[in-house]
Amino acid sequence: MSQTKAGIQIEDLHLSFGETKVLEGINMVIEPGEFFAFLGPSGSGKSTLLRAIAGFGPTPRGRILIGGHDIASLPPWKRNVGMVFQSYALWPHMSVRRNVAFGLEERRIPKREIGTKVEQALETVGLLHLADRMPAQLSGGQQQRVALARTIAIEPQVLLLDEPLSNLDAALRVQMRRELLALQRKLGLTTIFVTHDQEEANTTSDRMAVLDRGVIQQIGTPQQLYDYPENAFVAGFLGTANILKGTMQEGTFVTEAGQRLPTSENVLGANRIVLRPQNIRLADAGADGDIVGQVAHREFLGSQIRYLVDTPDGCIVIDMLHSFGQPPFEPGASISMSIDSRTAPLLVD
Ligand SMILES: Nc1ncnc2c1ncn2[C@@H]1O[C@H](COP(=O)(O)OP(=O)(O)OP(=O)(O)O)[C@@H](O)[C@H]1O
Repeated sequence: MSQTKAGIQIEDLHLSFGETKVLEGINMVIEPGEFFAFLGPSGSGKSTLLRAIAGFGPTPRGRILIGGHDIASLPPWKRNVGMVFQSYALWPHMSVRRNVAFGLEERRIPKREIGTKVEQALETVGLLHLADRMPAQLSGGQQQRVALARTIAIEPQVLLLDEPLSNLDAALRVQMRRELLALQRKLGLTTIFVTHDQEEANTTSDRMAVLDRGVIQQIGTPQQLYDYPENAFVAGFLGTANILKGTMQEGTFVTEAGQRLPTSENVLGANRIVLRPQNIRLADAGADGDIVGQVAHREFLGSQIRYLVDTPDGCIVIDMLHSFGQPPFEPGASISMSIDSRTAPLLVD
């Protein structure tokens, strides 16, 4: 396959359905060959943004450039993008081979080239041996691979994936996301993956954009977003976060209940601190700690134990690695908690 890598630039994009604003002031640069995820809750505008890149839906305001060319005025079939949908959208009455050939025929590719391109695409997704089956004779994962083969056969510059794994069961989803990433790496195709599943975004993407209510909240690598969230939404959406309110006083974060927490940064105007459950250490009451509390609830999760602890600043979730044979803290126990200041980012609302 001979796709050329192309980056994507989106500049000040706004989109409305009638009076309803769905996307506001979207700016981003996706590098050539990057695996990029749009992550956000249901209704945040991920699919609308992906569809706007593909050329579907209402015409947005702003610019969309692929490989440096403004494609905003081009119809979908001239944009050189390939899109895979959640539903796969295979033709049920056509064989796998015919399904993959269909898009090439529509693009008026010479007949003698179609056979080779179809076989190459099916070979790439490991399905050449099933070329003559009908879609109904395939598993969900295999149908998804046919949908992928059909898309890469047209040799797009950009691959757009709209929740492509959500119809698969949990185990297959994990396997398919690895396959998808391996395929993307092999082809080097600039790829955007829409998902509301943070684990899926974390495990596949080089970088991601977190959206909420049509606005980009933050862009970065999965680790950057987890370790250095810029606001409470990103902190809470990526994993579990205890977010305590308070103020900075002489280089220390003082919570609303007056507990003093160490910080490694002195952010002007910071009024929240993010404590990840695994970054809080628990000890018996009386030990030197930053917060005091009482165990309200305990859940044994196997590799770790999750505690819900009542503190003067409300309930805090803490995860401790389970060490073999070690008795856990009992509900009702008074405990002290200490925080490694390097792991507690500050937020400004
Ligand atoms: N055709 C439409 N007409 C009117 N409003 C729409 C239309 N399509 C989407 N919307 C609205 O636009 C907003 C964004 O929808 P979108 O499908 O992009 O969200 P999403 O983040 O992809 O959500 P999901 O994960 O549920 O697919 C929602 O509030 C939705 O109701």
